[in-house]
Amino acid sequence: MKTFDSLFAELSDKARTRPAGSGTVAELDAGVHAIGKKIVEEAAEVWMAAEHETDEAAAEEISQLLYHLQVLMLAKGLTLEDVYAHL
Ligand SMILES: N=c1c2ncn([C@@H]3O[C@H](COP(=O)(O)OP(=O)(O)OP(=O)(O)O)[C@@H](O)[C@H]3O)c2ncn1[C@@H]1O[C@H](COP(=O)(O)O)[C@@H](O)[C@H]1O
Repeated sequence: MKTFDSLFAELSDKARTRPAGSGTVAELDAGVHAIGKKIVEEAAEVWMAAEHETDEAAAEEISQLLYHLQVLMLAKGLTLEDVYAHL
C-alpha cells in the first residue's frame, strides 16, 4: 500500500524522469494556477462525499486531494520537510 511519503517519492521521480503518459507530468506542465484549481475542485468533492456519500467514497476523494496537493508541492519545489515543519 502506498503512503504519503512513498507517493511523494514516486511523484518526485516522475517529475525528474518525465515518463510518457504520466498524468503527473501533464499536471506539472499545466502549472500552479491549473493545479490550484484542481485542488479546489477536489476539496469540494471531499466535502460532498463526506456529507452525502459512503466512507469509501470519501476516502477515495481524500486520496485524490492528497495527490493533487503533492503535485502542487512539486510544482513549487516544496519538500515533505518544508510541510512537516509546520505540523
Ligand atoms: N493517486 C493518484 C491520483 N489521484 C487522482 N489522480 C488524477 O486525478 C484525476 C481525478 O480527478 P477526478 O476524480 O476529478 O476525475 P476527472 O474530473 O474525470 O479527471 P480529469 O478530467 O480532471 O482528468 C484522475 O483522472 C487522475 O488523473 C491521480 N493520479 C495519479 N495518482 C498516483 O500517482 C501515480 C503516478 O501517476 P502518473 O503520473 O499518472 O503515472 C499513480 O501510480 C497513482 O498512485
